[in-house]
Amino acid sequence: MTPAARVQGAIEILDAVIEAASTGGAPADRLIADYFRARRYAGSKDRRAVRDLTYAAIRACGPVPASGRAAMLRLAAEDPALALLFDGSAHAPAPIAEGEQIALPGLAPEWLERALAQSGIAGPPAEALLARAPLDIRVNTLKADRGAIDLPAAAVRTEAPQGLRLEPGTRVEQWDVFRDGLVEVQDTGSQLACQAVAAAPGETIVDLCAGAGGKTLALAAEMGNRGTLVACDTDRQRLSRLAPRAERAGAGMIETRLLDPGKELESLEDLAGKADAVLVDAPCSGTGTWRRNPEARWRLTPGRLARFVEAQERLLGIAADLVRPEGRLIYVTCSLLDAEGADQIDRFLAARSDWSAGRVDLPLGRARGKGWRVEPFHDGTDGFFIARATRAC
Ligand SMILES: C[S@@+](CC[C@H](N)C(=O)[O-])C[C@H]1O[C@@H](n2cnc3c(N)ncnc32)[C@H](O)[C@@H]1O
Repeated sequence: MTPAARVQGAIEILDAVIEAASTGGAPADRLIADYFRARRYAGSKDRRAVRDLTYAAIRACGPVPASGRAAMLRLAAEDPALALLFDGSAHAPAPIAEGEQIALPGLAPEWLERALAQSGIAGPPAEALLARAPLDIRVNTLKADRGAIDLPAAAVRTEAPQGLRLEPGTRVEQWDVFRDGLVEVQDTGSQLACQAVAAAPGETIVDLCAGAGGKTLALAAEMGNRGTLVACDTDRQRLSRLAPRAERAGAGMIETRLLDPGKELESLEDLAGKADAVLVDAPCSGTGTWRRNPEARWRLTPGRLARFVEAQERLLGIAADLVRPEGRLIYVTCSLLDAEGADQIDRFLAARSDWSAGRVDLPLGRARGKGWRVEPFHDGTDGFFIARATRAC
């Protein structure tokens, strides 16, 4: 592909990204993969260049752009060499017309930027939401230890007990230590959220929104594979990805349960009032993970945010029914919006006099309301809100 054809390719992918944002379609990563599946002639350098251009344009535009071309013109407005590639030659974008629409710069759509500012994320902490994410792994203590593991690449320790940070783009999945389950890819913020559960061997723990089990695996390691660990989700496909990961990790203790949306407690009756701890890693807007999915800013609308808030409140209620007297509930979202964090836990506690806020004290982050928050700017992690509530006896 010529440099200009790469720009045109990125414009076409951006059109698909913008369309997917409004229809709930596939994430940018998948759309890029689809684009190249239909263009086998493209080499690895082409793929990397088109991918980098696509993500640079997504990061450069705040509000949803009118088109892929308007998004790319945003980048070209600050990069004369890129603007020159709009030359109308074969496979290149058409020349830039006088007064052509250019997408607006910024952090996010205006309402969202405002909501973040009201949640204490503005200026450099807001800009850091769109930086490039590091690559963190967690050493699986069921099979190895951070102090002794031999890795094929340089790594530095993070603040999580078993966390290591690698160069972004390191192909961890191709390492033997990955295939053999000695390490898992997991952001340090996510590892710290698991630490907040304080899971111990022999306990009964429910991971209510386990997804593909990123946090479940960390809990199994904390529990030394002893006790009861029930991983639930309503998404069959996501949950089905947990079994092979657990097998690789040597986490034989995990039981999975597929829940029926709206009737979750029906499949959890035997655990009602019995769990030592319930982790609610709730579905959310993902504002804390924009470094990895910057197009997620364009998917969110006030209506979608309201639906997340409603779902989180319901899930908190379900989790509360499962916790035994003196047990604990750990509420986590990868969002930095108070609506999905501090406000949510305030409402939970206000409605339940038999629950109190527990202390979260992690090696990174700071208090936010009755919970705790880690974020890219201060902590170099994805953004997470983490709260702990304890049930009276
Ligand atoms: C933030 S993700 C979980 C990520 C996962 N814990 C991890 O560490 O990789 C939220 C999950 O909640 C699930 N979910 C949504 N509604 C749910 C419900 N009513 N009951 C249980 N899980 C639900 C989603 O399918 C999604 O997998």
